[in-house]
Amino acid sequence: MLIGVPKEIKNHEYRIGLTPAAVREYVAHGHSVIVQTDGGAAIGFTNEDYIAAGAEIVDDPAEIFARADMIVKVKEPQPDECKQLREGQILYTYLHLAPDPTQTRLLAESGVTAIAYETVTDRNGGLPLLAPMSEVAGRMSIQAGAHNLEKVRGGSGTLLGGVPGVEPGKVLIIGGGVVGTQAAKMAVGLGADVTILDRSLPRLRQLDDLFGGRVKTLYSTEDAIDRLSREADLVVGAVLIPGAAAPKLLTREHIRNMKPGSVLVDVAIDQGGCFETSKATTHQDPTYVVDDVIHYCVANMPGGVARTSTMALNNATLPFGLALANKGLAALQNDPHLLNGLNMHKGKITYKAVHDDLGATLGLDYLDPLSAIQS
Ligand SMILES: NC(=O)C1=CN([C@@H]2O[C@H](COP(=O)(O)OP(=O)(O)OC[C@H]3O[C@@H](n4cnc5c(N)ncnc54)[C@H](O)[C@@H]3O)[C@@H](O)[C@H]2O)C=CC1
Ligand SMILES: CC(=O)C(=O)O
Ligand SMILES: [Mg+2]
Repeated sequence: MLIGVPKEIKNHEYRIGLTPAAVREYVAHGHSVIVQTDGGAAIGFTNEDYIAAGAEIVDDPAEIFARADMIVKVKEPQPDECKQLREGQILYTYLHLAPDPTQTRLLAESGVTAIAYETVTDRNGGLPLLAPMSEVAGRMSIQAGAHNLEKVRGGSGTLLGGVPGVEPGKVLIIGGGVVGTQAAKMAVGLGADVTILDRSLPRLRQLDDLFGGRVKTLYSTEDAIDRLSREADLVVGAVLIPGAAAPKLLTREHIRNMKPGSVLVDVAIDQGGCFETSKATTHQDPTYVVDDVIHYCVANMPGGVARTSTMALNNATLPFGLALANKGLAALQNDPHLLNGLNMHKGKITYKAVHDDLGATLGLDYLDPLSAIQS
């Protein structure tokens, strides 16, 4: 198969779909890889590194979209990219379709077979291709929060760890999955006072064991959110209902009642965000203020540490990517977990939660993924 790797074009997005090491693996399996000129240059992967790994370097992204059987990316395709995709071609990347009707419509029009990293599953009920970026974003969320709590950034001037004789800052983490756990690790490491909310009791039990009493766990209710958000210095939004638009758990009213200069970091913004006042921001202009509360809603947080993130992402995407390259659509038929990643095929939505959120609005049909690839 011919694998195409265009340079990412989203704001300050320096990750790339394949590392040179991953290219070497595809080539060793008998595939060809074309990589856009300087696609990884910003994070130290030079054109020469890609050539040494067996790739061909191509200047024009249009040529990559035109020639490749499978496009491997990081972020969702931007409108110009969507228009270059076609039926019979596989797109393997993050999509986050539910909050993004424009992309969903454009992908449907293209007819492409689109596999979303974020909905591929594993046998433990996890999301193995989302997990590495959730680990990164969870850890970054506390850095971002601590930074924005500084006076010069407009924050309240609170040091999350406090100092001897002064109480630490309060961190509220809504959603105790991968993002929430990594955020808690960093916040605990800084010495903050940390509470995690989740709807899953088994998950709260695991967190209680993991942190050995160093974090408070609470069942996620409207009452808990109302009460704890009033006292919080930093709230991290880390909920996920796979494939679906995030529920708005922190309302405008809650935010109005928060302390001036406190900070919200909505990691769930890539699924539309879990705070009512959230709107996606970029690394270039990451924050805005509503009711004296700083909002950080960067939808591609791991892009900020693109070198670490690219390597972590490739560790997870490589085995599934190789299966797709080796077997084409049969790879989906053979692996129900990879099949769960199929979100669009030949103009039909093949992921239920995306169809529930957008099918009616866009007038697009649902077809179950197995029937879709056999059609
Ligand atoms: N902005 C960015 O750059 C990035 C965003 N993300 C996003 O972060 C979000 C979280 O991802 P993960 O931690 O990997 O998901 P996860 O599935 O590991 O964890 C989500 C947790 O939310 C909990 N939850 C669901 N409804 C809840 C409610 N009403 N109250 C409290 N908890 C609730 C679930 O029980 C689960 O434990 C996703 O939307 C993901 O796409 C991930 C990486 C980067
Ligand atoms: C998961 C995601 O949206 C990201 O890594 O940018
Ligand atoms: Mg206020």
